[in-house]
Amino acid sequence: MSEQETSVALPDFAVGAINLASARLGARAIYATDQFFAPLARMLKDDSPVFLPGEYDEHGKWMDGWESRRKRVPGHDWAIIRLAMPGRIRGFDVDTSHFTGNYPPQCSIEGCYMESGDPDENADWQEVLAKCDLGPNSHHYFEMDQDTRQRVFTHLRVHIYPDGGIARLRAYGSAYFNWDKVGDGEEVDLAYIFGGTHALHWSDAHYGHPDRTLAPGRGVNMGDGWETARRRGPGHDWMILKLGHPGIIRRIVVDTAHFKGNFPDTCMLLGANLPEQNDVFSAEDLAASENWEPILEQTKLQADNIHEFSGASVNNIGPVTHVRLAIFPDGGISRLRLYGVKA
Ligand SMILES: NC(=O)NC(NC(N)=O)C(=O)[O-]
Repeated sequence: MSEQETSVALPDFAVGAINLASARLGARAIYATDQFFAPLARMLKDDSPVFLPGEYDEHGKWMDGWESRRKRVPGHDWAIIRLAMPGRIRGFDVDTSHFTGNYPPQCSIEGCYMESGDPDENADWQEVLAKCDLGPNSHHYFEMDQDTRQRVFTHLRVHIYPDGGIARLRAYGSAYFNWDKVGDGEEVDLAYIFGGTHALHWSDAHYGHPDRTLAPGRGVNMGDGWETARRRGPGHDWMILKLGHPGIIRRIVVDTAHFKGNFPDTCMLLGANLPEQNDVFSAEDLAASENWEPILEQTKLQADNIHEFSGASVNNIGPVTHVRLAIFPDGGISRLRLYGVKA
């Protein structure tokens, strides 16, 4: 999620969700009937859309999103995107920020599931958002019903009627991963976002959302991580993750890549086995649980460095469903990997 999104009040359905249409996580533009003014890929960017008053290109006004030309024939425009990972969708943000005279008056969205590859003419598209009204320069939040929330999708087809531009499409939901494919005793990253792990609560995420620490690969810059504001009072910052599957953690990687003057002085990892808990319990309830046990004791960190912990430095507390990464007193973490076996 973008820096602005960590401070913008998101709807309830987006809290604790990930953006399955995130380019940073791997979502890709596949096809558009027309993208004359602005390419489809811009609609998937993670950062908040901008407006550059004096910026024009050979097609017209430079716009930060997907924008088709003015349609002079019957019909409407549509586009296909591949989600970053198979997932279940709780709701959308159809964001027309900065599209004031060229936004589409209406849109609708379909979804489909492909075991592999991208949709062809035989794809089984299912409507997930019926035709709805859009306005200028606004976030439009649409929550899915319970039935739609259960379905797993790999691709979306976005219809705009009849033409125009959308700055960003966010598809808030959770990753779907078939844990049956993971062998007993097979070492996996239990924190990986594609495996369904996501942040439930955090003390502060002023400069970067905690889920960024779970993304694939190494951080591309300091913005590609979890970073808190400077803590001016007592205490320390923390984030709580719900693992995609219960597991036993055996090896930990804490990566402070790009954090050179703002890495945490120390960190600590705790785990808890709370199978009865779900995503909606409060941070207070969770923090109050006596089930938290240290997996990694409070440990010194260094700037811009990959820290690996294994063997005796990693306490085997048995299966955990949730982990809590505490950083002292504040700062930024680029990636967190929790290697172990599924319980
Ligand atoms: N001023 C505009 O934005 N005009 C056109 N759009 C772009 N991007 O130039 C249009 O016709 O919608």
